[in-house]
Amino acid sequence: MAELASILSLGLVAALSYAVCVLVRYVQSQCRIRGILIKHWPGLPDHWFYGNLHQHPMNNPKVREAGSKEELKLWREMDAKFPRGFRWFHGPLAIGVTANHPDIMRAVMRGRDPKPTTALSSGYRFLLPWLGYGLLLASGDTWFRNRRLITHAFHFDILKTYMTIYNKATDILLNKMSDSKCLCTLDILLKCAFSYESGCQISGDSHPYVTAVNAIALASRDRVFNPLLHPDFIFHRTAAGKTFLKNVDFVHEIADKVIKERRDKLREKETDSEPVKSKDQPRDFLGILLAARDEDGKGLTDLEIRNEVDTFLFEGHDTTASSLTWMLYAMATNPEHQRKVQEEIDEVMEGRESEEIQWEDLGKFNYLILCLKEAMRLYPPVPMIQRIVAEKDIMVHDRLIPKGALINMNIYALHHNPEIWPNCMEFIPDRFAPENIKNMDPFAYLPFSAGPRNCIGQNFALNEEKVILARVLRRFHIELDPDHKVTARLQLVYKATNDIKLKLKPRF
Ligand code: HEM
Repeated sequence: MAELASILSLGLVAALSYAVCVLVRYVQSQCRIRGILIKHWPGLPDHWFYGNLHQHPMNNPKVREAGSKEELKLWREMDAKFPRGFRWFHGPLAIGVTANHPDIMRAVMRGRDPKPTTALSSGYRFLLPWLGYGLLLASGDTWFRNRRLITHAFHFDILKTYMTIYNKATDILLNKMSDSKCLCTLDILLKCAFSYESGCQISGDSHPYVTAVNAIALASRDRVFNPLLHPDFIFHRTAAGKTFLKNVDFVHEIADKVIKERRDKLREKETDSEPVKSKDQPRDFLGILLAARDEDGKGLTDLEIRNEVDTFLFEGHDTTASSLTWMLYAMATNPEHQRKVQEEIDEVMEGRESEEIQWEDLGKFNYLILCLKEAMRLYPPVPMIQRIVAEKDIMVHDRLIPKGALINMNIYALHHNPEIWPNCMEFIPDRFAPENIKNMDPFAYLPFSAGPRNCIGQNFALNEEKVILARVLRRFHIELDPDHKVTARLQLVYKATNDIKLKLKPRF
């Protein structure tokens, strides 16, 4: 017995010594990276513990709660001071560079550097309990295999079949226009990706899935600003951490329910006397996930499927809702462009009895697309992403980013960099006219990111948005409610903190 106790205590001491060694080496490497970045990159003076977090307006919980344009102002000021990138530290152990210039974006996005899911202070790590290693957070061989298996779900032949769903969900939206913008995209995603009838647009804004996802996103973001909460063993013991985990469990339950219902349906079909023919298999995202097999005939495990379902539920609806919301805001604040978009829609729809948008119409909304692109430049739905330099040091503009550094790819700052975008605060859709994009750097405009880790759902999102926008703007003229102040918050997704209130005037 005494022997066992001494073996156990020896084991414990060895494990503790190992943990201390790992920590010391990690701290040493972060100090080295910090030294290199301070030498090579300009930036604001940093604090040894907070880094630059204390200079961030959202570090104030009250501002964070209320939403503010101060954060947007901060990034634009940094753009003006440091248009070719700057160092920015999220606390003591998240040492990195903020990319706001196409050359830095290109250097990083062309490579295969992973998302920083193991870095102590990275926002991506805070999302792991929710999204697991689904496509968004996976790296290396797992990502490569799953991306290949899933890409099939976004083939044109499959996207084409979703037109009826987009139109039907827009019918409900048009009838309830006052309160369900955001839920329309969730409704569409649940139907297209999982053939799941949630009725969420009918049940209204209080849909618990949306509430839980918002709470998870906010909790992950708040955590970024408090380095004391970065370690899981502390965060998960706080009240905020417990609520976070409860919400994650709830969201997982929804995903499990969606998967279980589909598996049950498939099983029912298999027990029918007729064998299941491939044409009977649902061609939606979930059907494709369940049927996917790699060269060795191996499918995805239950956990992998759940992670992908969670990733798509999140990536697929909130981003599109943000883009639609800000596009409507841009239309309301730029009535001359709204009128041009409406003239184009009227021309496409002339003489039609049905309000439905057809697949063949999607290529005809040229001005609408210019405006949508410009809206996603001014209000990028995903304002910030990150990578960790893992493969080799990166040199840009003769400045070094060493292995182990974080790169904050600040899409908001890139899209407002005055060196790249003259009059960056003005809504000028013609920037994207064919004669102008000829000369545009492909890494200057990145609402959907670029390179191998670009957005897999971008065509799905753009088709959906064209249908919704064309139908809404055909039916209504849109103005802002002058009594409502719009404030914004850059969280995982660019949000209007307290909604955008629009006045809708029927056009016919
Ligand atoms: C306007 C709408 C959308 C925008 C602006 C957007 C933007 C982005 C961005 C910037 C990324 C890169 C994220 C990173 O590097 O961390 C991304 C990745 C991703 N998006 Fe989207 N997205 C949109 C809609 C969608 C939709 C509708 C889906 C699915 C139906 C989707 C699924 C994904 C997935 C799975 C990834 C990870 C891809 C990978 O790493 O291989 N997105 N998206």
